[in-house]
Amino acid sequence: MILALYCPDIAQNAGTTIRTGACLGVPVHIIEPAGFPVAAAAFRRAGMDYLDAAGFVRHASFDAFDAARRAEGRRLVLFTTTGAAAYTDFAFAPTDALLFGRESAGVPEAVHEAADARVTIPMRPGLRALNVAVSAAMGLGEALRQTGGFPSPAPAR
Ligand SMILES: C[S@@+](CC[C@H](N)C(=O)[O-])C[C@H]1O[C@@H](n2cnc3c(N)ncnc32)[C@H](O)[C@@H]1O
Repeated sequence: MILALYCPDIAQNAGTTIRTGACLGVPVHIIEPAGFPVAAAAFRRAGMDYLDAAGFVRHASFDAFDAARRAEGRRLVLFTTTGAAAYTDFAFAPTDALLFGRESAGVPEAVHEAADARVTIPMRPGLRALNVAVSAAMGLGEALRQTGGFPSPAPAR
């Protein structure tokens, strides 16, 4: 399982997602351009003390990311607010790439179409969207639950 953020706008959301990935053993891929400096040093300066535990991968473009995930045989599962099946009804695979859109605009139509599957987190009517880091945590939690992918917990003391 990998997580990917499409051209994220807000460093704090990317940092929160990288921390989630580090804690759960899931690499986070950042598709650039982003709305902030993506170099590891910039995250470190912002107090991302989990960075060294994170599998943090940068891609210069969506095409570069898409080629890499295809070469690794990963399905692309897009989380979107529009016209898709509930994520809890989708059967995730351990090798899936979970893709989340940018805060300001989601993903462009071409990326929507490049996805192998599109899923949504059902919300109450009339509300726009969840925060991207929250939706990534919810999506990853369900995908790991289904695939038995959570790390083994530390032994009880
Ligand atoms: C703040 S939302 C983007 C809102 C943007 N204005 C749009 O129209 O897509 C950022 C990303 O979080 C994810 N997201 C937020 N709410 C979601 C939901 N209810 N279901 C699935 N994904 C969601 C999607 O990946 C989305 O692209």
